Amino acid sequence: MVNEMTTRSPALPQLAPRDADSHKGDYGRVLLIGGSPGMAGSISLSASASIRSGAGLVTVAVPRRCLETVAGYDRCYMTVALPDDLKGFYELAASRVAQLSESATVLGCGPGMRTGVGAEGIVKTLCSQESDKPLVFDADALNCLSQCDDWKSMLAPRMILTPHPGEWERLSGVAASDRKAQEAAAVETGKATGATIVLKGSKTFVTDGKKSVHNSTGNPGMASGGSGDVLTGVLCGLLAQGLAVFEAAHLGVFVHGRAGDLAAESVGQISLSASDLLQHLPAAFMSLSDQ
Ligand SMILES: NC(=O)C1=CN([C@@H]2O[C@H](COP(=O)(O)OP(=O)(O)OC[C@H]3O[C@@H](n4cnc5c(N)ncnc54)[C@H](O)[C@@H]3O)[C@@H](O)[C@H]2O)[C@@H](O)CC1
Ligand SMILES: Nc1ncnc2c1ncn2[C@@H]1O[C@H](COP(=O)(O)OP(=O)(O)O)[C@@H](O)[C@H]1O
Ligand SMILES: [Mg+2]
Repeated sequence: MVNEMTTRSPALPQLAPRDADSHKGDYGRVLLIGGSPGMAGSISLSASASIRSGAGLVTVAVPRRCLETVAGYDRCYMTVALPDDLKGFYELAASRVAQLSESATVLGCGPGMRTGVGAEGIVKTLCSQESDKPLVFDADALNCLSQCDDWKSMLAPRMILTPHPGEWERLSGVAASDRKAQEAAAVETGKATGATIVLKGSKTFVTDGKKSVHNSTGNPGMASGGSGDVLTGVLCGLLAQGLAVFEAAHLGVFVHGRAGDLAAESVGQISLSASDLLQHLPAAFMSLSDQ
C-alpha cells in the first residue's frame, strides 16, 4: 500500500515565463534514441512532442534503415543514423550514442527500439555515464533494463522511468492486475534509487519515493498506440527547459492528460489518436495559466 504518511503530494509545478531575448540554446537540447523498422512512428511521436513541449533543439537517433522515414514525419527535429541490422540497433550503436549524448542536455530512450543486443548496449551505456543529465527510459529501454538482474543498481536520481503496468510487471515482478502493489513497488524503487517512476494508467502515479501524486487528467480515448510515446517526448521537453526530475514528471503527465481531454472534446474518445495528442499539446500548455 502507498502510505500517505511517507509520501507528500505536491502542487502542480510551472514553467517560468520566457525571457524576451532568450534563444533556442536556452531551452535545452534533447536527444531521443529509439525506433526500428516497423516502429519508426513511435520515436517520431516522442520527438515531435518534445518540440511541442518547449525543447530548444531536438535530435532523434534511429537505426539507419529508418532515417528517411523518421526525417519525413516532421521538419522541426534533426535526425542521426546509427549502425543497425535488420532487427534494429547494431552493437556499435552504443559508442555513437555515448558521443552524441555529450552535446545533449536531456536524453530519452526506448520507444519502438526493440530489445536486441544493440538496444541493450545503449541502455547500459546510458546508465553507466557519470552524468547529471536527465534521462527518460520508456518502452523497450525498460524491457532491456528488466533483462539485467541488477537493474535497480543501474538507476539514479536523474532518471525517469515511464512503465505501463505490463512493463512494470516485467521490471518489478509485481502483477499488472495488482495496482496497489505496483504503486507500492514504485515507491520502494524511488526510495531505494532516487529515480522517479511514472506508473502509467487511467490515474498515472508519479513517485520518487518521497513525493507521490496521482494524475487527474486524461481519458480512455488515450488507450491507443503511441499515447505513451508522446508522454516520453513531453517529459524530455520539460526537462530540457530546466524543470527538476520529479517536477517534470508531475507536470508532464498532467499536460499530456490535458491534451488528451482537449483532443477528446474535439474528435471524441473513439477516434482519438496519438497524433491528436500532439495537435492538442499547444492548447494544453496554454490552459496551464488557468490553473
Ligand atoms: N507507432 C508505433 O511505432 C508504436 C510503437 N510502439 C512500440 O511498440 C513496442 C511494444 O510496446 P507495447 O506497449 O505495445 O507492448 P508491451 O508488450 O510492452 O505491452 C502490451 C502488454 O502490456 C500489458 N499492458 C499494457 N498496458 C496495460 C495496462 N494499462 N494495464 C495492464 N496491462 C497493460 C498488456 O498485457 C499488454 O498486452 C514498444 O517499443 C513501443 O514503443 C507502441 O508505442 C505503439 C505505437
Ligand atoms: N483509460 C485511460 N485514462 C487515462 N489515460 C490513459 C488511459 N489509457 C491509457 N492512458 C494513457 O496513455 C498512455 C499509454 O502509454 P503506453 O501504454 O506506453 O502507450 P504506447 O506504448 O502505445 O505509446 C499513458 O500515458 C496512459 O496514462
Ligand atoms: Mg509505451
